[in-house]
Amino acid sequence: MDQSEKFPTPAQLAAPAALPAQEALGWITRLVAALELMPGVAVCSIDRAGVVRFCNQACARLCGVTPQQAVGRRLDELLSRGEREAEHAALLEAVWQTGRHGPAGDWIVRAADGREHWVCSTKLPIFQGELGQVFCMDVDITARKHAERTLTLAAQVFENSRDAILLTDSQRRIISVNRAYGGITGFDACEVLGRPLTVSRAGVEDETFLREVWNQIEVLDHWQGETCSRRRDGEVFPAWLSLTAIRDGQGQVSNYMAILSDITERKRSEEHTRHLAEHDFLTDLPNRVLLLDRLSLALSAARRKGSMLAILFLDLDRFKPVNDTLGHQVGDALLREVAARLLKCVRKVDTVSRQGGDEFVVILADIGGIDHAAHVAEAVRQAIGQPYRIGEHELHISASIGVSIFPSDGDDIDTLIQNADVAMYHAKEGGRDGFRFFSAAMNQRIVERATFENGLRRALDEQQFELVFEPELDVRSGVLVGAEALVRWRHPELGLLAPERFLDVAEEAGLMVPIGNWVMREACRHARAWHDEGHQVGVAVNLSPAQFQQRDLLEQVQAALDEAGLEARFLELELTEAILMQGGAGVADTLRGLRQLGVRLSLDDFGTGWSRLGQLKDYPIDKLKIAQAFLAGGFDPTVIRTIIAMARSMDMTVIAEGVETAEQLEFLRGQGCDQYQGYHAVAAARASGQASVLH
Ligand SMILES: Nc1nc2c(ncn2[C@@H]2O[C@H](COP(=O)(O)OP(=O)(O)OP(=O)(O)O)[C@@H](O)[C@H]2O)c(=O)[nH]1
Repeated sequence: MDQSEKFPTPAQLAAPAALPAQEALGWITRLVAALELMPGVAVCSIDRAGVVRFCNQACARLCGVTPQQAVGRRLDELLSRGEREAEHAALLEAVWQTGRHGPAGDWIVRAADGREHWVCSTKLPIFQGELGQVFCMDVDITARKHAERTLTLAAQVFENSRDAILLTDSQRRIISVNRAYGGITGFDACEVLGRPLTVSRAGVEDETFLREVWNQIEVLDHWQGETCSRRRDGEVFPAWLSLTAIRDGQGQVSNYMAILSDITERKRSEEHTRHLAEHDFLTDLPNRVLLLDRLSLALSAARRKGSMLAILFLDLDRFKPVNDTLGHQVGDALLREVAARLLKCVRKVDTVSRQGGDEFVVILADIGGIDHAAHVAEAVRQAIGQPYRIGEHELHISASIGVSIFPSDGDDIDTLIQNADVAMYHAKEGGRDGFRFFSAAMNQRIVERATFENGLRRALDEQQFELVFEPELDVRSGVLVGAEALVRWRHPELGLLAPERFLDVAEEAGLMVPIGNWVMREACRHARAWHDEGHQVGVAVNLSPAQFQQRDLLEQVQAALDEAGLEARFLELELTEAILMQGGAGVADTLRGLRQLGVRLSLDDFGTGWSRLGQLKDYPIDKLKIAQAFLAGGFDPTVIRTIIAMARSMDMTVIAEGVETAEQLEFLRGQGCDQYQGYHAVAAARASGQASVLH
């Protein structure tokens, strides 16, 4: 390019001596023509009086007029600068005074039509020999200013947000966190920058959940939901997380933004509100709303499992007089104490609720049978019946309880509650302080059962139990070597009852231990009496699993021996396979303890259920009793032969139970069986006169 064609610098254009006037004018003309083409730059020139001499399209647009309308008017009329008008005038004056171009600066200008723009302005003095005009050049920077403002605002929002905000790169690595993040989690930014963004539920990362979250973000660019987050000190807190994918101009994810709100307080307050809505204010028990909800769940579960459930409808008896005589406050305290006692009578899976007033409803979920419901109803009745100390008052109150059973008394919530209510009224009519089942037949059974159980409880005190002794004879010599003690209950109305009639009830009523201990003491006493009469005969008693588990079993056995003055080797404890099958060190220790006392141990009913024969040798068992089923129940020579051989190999005594015939005895003798028991033994003992020993 020719040197003369080179565009002059602004300094050359502005300095009077730099270019001859004619040349300067030429360049200015070309410059103006060029500026006309630049839509973004508003250019006008003004003379010393501030009147516009030249105005390009962009400048006219900025002023809201046409170039023709602009020329001849004062610039400060066309574009006002508000409060900075004087500042602008001073700047312009300085240009005129010094002949130097003014500094670039940002201004807000308002056009005649009221529109406002941000402009970046410079002033260029133009010399045509002498200083003739000032070119004003304004670049519209409104959009940039807005962008800057938006950015500043965004940064302020980011920094001042009360929610934690995290930004990640496209690989989900954290690149920025705001101040609230530190406040909420306790982590410093430097501890998390560069780390991957994690999303977890219930404090643990769940792969399936994570996949679902990121899949949704991939499709919708957004996911939000409840999660759990962990603070620096390890505390897990509930959080609301909002995740957004940020895409670049090409539509590729460039960043992710996570907004994390700590919702601990909200949750707490929601929980509190829900608790208030679902609980009784006085007792804090579930109210009717929650009861119906729980009942509906319990019913669904019972239908699914085919199990039973019971509803106990309880109303206090003559509660009104408590209020009337001692005041509502005492009444309230009594209701609270009743609630506490009710809770103690049920399991965790059950629900105790207060319906209002002095009415309570209990759901017994998944009961094994109506006996269970009857037991709880009785336990509740007794618990409520205990005296209350409220302030200086000692109070007594009772309750009437109605029981309905799913499925027999109804298939839906309303029917079951209504029927329990009806049963409760029957209990009131029946004299209060009691419980009634809705169904008459059930009620009859329960009454009978309860009477039987109460009788059994009294039987011990009233000495209604008796022992009978079944002789154990030596197979070879026919000599009486021992006797098994068997318990009978002489029921005042039903006569002499065999154990099968009452042991199940005793077990449910928790009476096995006292009855078993009575049998042991009584058997020892009898054996001692035989010895005193010159008959060295041992006695065997059955040990129930409940007895075996009692903590002071060894003391009980020793006490029975001491009381009777019986040598330990004459007492034999018959264990069931069920006891040994509980296994574990506890069983072996107890057996060893018993052995150390000197008593003998036998395994009853052998051959019917032992599944771990191998373990038998680990236990100090002296004697195997071949189950009656293999003799009286259907003679099975193979099994008998095997058991005898096994007992021999383990150096144990073997006795056959239920021997009924001379042929069976002959067979046992042939197999080397040591002892026998059963009708045939009883007959032989009688015939030989030995039976009289066992009185
Ligand atoms: N203290 C107290 N009393 C209440 C509350 N809600 C209801 N009551 C009273 O509880 C009593 C309920 O009495 P009832 O069950 O109708 O009668 P009752 O005296 O218990 O007689 P029976 O049920 O027939 O044995 C009424 O006196 C009610 O005013 C409460 O929140 N606090």
